[in-house]
Formats: sequence, structure tokens, C-alpha cells
Amino acid sequence: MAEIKHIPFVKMQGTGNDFMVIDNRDTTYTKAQLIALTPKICHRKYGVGADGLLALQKPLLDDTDFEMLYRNADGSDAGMCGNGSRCLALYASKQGLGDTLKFSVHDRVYSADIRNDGQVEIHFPVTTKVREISVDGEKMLQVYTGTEHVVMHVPKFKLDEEEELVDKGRKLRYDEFFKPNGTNANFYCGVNEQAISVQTYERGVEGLTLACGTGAIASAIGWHHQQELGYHSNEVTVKTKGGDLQVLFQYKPEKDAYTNITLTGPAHFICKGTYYAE
Ligand SMILES: N[C@H](CCC[C@H](N)C(=O)O)C(=O)O
Repeated sequence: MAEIKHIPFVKMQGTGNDFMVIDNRDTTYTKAQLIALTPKICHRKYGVGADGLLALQKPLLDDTDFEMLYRNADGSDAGMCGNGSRCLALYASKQGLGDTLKFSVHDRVYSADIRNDGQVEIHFPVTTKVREISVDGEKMLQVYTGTEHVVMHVPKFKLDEEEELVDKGRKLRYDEFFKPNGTNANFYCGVNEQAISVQTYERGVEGLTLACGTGAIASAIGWHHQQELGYHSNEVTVKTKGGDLQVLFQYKPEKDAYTNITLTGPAHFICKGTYYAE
């Protein structure tokens, strides 16, 4: 009989983007083991079920509190996960690491503030630009927010045509234009100057998720670009199926660039348990 390993986990969610969280500060598991585990534990029928896996790793860099390892549900890598980072920061703070935290994801250092009202703020060390592109004759915006995103403006009713969004998202995700990495695809409509509604097709989940933090940032920036607001600082409320996210950024007209990006939203514990890995 195969050996069964008992893996303690916590499950969390941020605006309905759900994650398996593993405390690996003692390096019980190698990164390769965590990567191999991800598609199994994240499977919604054969596993516990989640959009991705987060591991709290011991700090890799000076002046950081931890390293965040993130994998999409299928085990693939992603540059960053905004909602996941809010969940992992809350988890780390409950482990006694503090309410103001610094953590690395790949080679970038992010910071998190756990607010008294339960919201978690993540500060992104990313300065980005909007690239106007045309893929198969369709115009869209490409916005890198620590990971790859495209943003498309759609009429409001289209946001409810989920099968169509999945088809379109999947087509783009595998399109030649974005090879070899692929992309996440966001569909949004404006609610007002400072609010939008968004649906995101997530690479690595290969479907719509209830929310995507880095996609919310890309969409908020896309909306600012499309409206040609030109304001230096801006706050956009991003309405997702899973709840509201706040995106703050500064626009630098002289460089046509977006900087000082902050993502704020809720993070919640769902349960803890033991996964039996065969
Ligand atoms: N849900 C995540 C995004 C995961 C990114 C991933 N799907 C990719 O870039 O491959 C978020 O809240 O930002």
C-alpha cells in the first residue's frame, strides 16, 4: 500500500478566490514537493479544492518576514497573486509575525498592512504601463501587474454571459500572441469614473474565478487609461462576483506610467484540516 502522508493545511479565501495554505517555514516540503502536490490538493473532486496553493516559506531576503510561494491550481507558476497574498499575510500575522509585513515573491518585495477593520492592504513594487494591442483584430490593453494580464472593455450584459467569457478567455490565453507564457484575461465595464465591474479568466485555473487581485489592478488601470483622466492619483472600486476590491495607484503623465499600486480587500479563514497525500 502506498505511504500516506498527513499534510496539515488551512483553507482561506479573499473575495471568493480560494487557496490552500501550507505553513512550510520549517521546510518540511521542498518546492518541488509543493508544486507536485498543488494540482492534487486543489482538485475540486479528488482534493480539497482551491484556485491555488500558498506556502508560507522562511524569509529568503534580508528585511523580509517571509517568502510567498504561489502556484495556480494546475501547479503552474505565476508572477504574483494579489488575493492570495492578502490571505497569506493575514495567516502570517495570526502566526505572530506582525501586522505590517514584508515578503518576497520571486525577486520582488511586497509589503502588507493588516488593518483593524479586517481589510488587508498589499503594496506592489511594480511600475507599469498600458500597451494597446490588437489580437486577431480585436483591440485590448496589456497591463503587467506582477503577472500577465490583458483587459477588455465589454458592455454590462456581457459580464453575465459566462460561457462566452470562458471561450474568449481560453482562446486568448492560448493565442500565439501571448506565447510562451499565455495570459490572464479580464473583461470589464465601467460603473462610474471610479468604479468598474470585472470578470477574470485565470490562467492555471482555466476558467473564471470569483475575483482576481492582479486582474483587478490591471482592469482599474485600463479604465483610467481608457477614460484619459490624467489624474496623478486615483482610487478605483473593482466589483467582482466575490466582492469589492479597492485599487489605488499614482499616474505619472510624464512617463505615462502607473506606480505606488495598492490592492485592498478582505481575507478570511474557511477551515483547517489534514490532507492525506498518497
Ligand atoms: N488570483 C490571482 C492571480 C493569479 C495569477 C495567475 N492566474 C497567473 O498569472 O497565472 C490574483 O488574485 O492576483
